[in-house]
Amino acid sequence: MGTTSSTATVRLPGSKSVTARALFLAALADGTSRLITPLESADTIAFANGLVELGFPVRRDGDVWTVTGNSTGPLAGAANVWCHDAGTAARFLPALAALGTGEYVIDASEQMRARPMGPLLSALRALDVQVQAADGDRLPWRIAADGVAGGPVRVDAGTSSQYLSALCLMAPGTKNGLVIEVLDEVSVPYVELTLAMMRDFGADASRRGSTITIAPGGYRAREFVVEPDASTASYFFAAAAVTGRTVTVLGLGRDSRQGDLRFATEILPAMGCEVVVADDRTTVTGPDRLRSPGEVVMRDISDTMMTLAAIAPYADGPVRITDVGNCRVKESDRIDAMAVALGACGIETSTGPDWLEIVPGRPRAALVRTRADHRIAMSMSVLGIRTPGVRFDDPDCVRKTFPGFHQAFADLQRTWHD
Ligand SMILES: O=C(O)C1=C[C@@H](OP(=O)(O)O)[C@@H](O)[C@H](O)C1
Ligand SMILES: C=C(OP(=O)(O)O)C(=O)O
Repeated sequence: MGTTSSTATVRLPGSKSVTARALFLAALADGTSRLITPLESADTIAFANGLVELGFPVRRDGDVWTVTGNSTGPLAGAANVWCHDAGTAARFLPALAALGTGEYVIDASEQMRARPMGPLLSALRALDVQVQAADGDRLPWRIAADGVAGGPVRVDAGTSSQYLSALCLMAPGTKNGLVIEVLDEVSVPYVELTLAMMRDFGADASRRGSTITIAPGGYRAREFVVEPDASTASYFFAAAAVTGRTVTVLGLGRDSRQGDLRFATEILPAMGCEVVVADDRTTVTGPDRLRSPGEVVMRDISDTMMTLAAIAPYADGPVRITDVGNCRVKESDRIDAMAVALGACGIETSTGPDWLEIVPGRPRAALVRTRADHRIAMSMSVLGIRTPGVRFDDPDCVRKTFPGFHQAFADLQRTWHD
């Protein structure tokens, strides 16, 4: 971390979403791929271990992970894949397993078992994949796989884009490719990220309106550099926003493919922050007093909903966050979890099925219940910068995407106080 008294430069870990996709793409590419600066966290380790279980050699050696792939799918004839809390692993790995020949069990933690899987289950079954689900659509799943012929398929990605990304990622491993009709969609930038990375690994994938067409032919192995995580970066940008100080995040610049960078480039300027996006970095400087951005539609970037909610108490008017209904079916019911967390700090909120409104106030110290949701802990840590005494019942839940978060956040504040 570089220093003067009111500016800090931070280097953050790799993107969870890019790491998960790179692991999948490398697994379905003949040859050996090298992933540079991947994220090492509970989610991505679960993903990598899932690949190993499916028969793909993965070597994790510090900042370089090596994956030896196979363009026709899993090499193991049987596997027990444990996805832990990771939505990416739980939604993407069944699609990879379906391409193999054998019996694969996909299971996960109680938290992940509680999250919906229905639209992916329907799409896989429509592609003649034999899947037995334990409880309606929920994990664990038992897949009796025998390859996938492919063809047309429809998917409703209105509660999670991960179902759609999973189908896209598997498509080059099918015999005839896929023509996917998208019925509804949230988190659109994540699907754009999926298609862009598929092309990086040699796939022929195109989109026209609600139709995505992907040719068969597998992927090509390559070296791939993982950019820093833009959702993680939102906490560091938000720290600048609430303190009037400056934070530069390295490695996230003009060419970033992560939609969550829009938290810095679109939302924070509307709150009075000065934001400069350069080729290889983004810098945010907070104002003397944060402005309310009014109503903010966060359908496409809902992982940063909690970051905005946590800084909203310091704004000069109410902040209404809308179109985030799918936040209720993530690691926790995030609309409710944030309302309760802010309420514990004395901040007034109101909520609806897909919205949250925060009334500005003077937060007080409190014990925050994280509900084992990393983003509740990380976002409320931002509120805690100006409200000493905010504590967590489960601070280690940050291990899902950033095990070193509390240390890095403390280092940031120490830099400012030096
Ligand atoms: O594809 C991905 O890597 C992700 C998609 C998003 O999920 P939804 O599409 O369920 O909103 C996001 O919240 C999640 O953290 C990562
Ligand atoms: C929703 C999230 O994760 P996932 O769906 O990948 O488990 C997240 O990281 O905020």
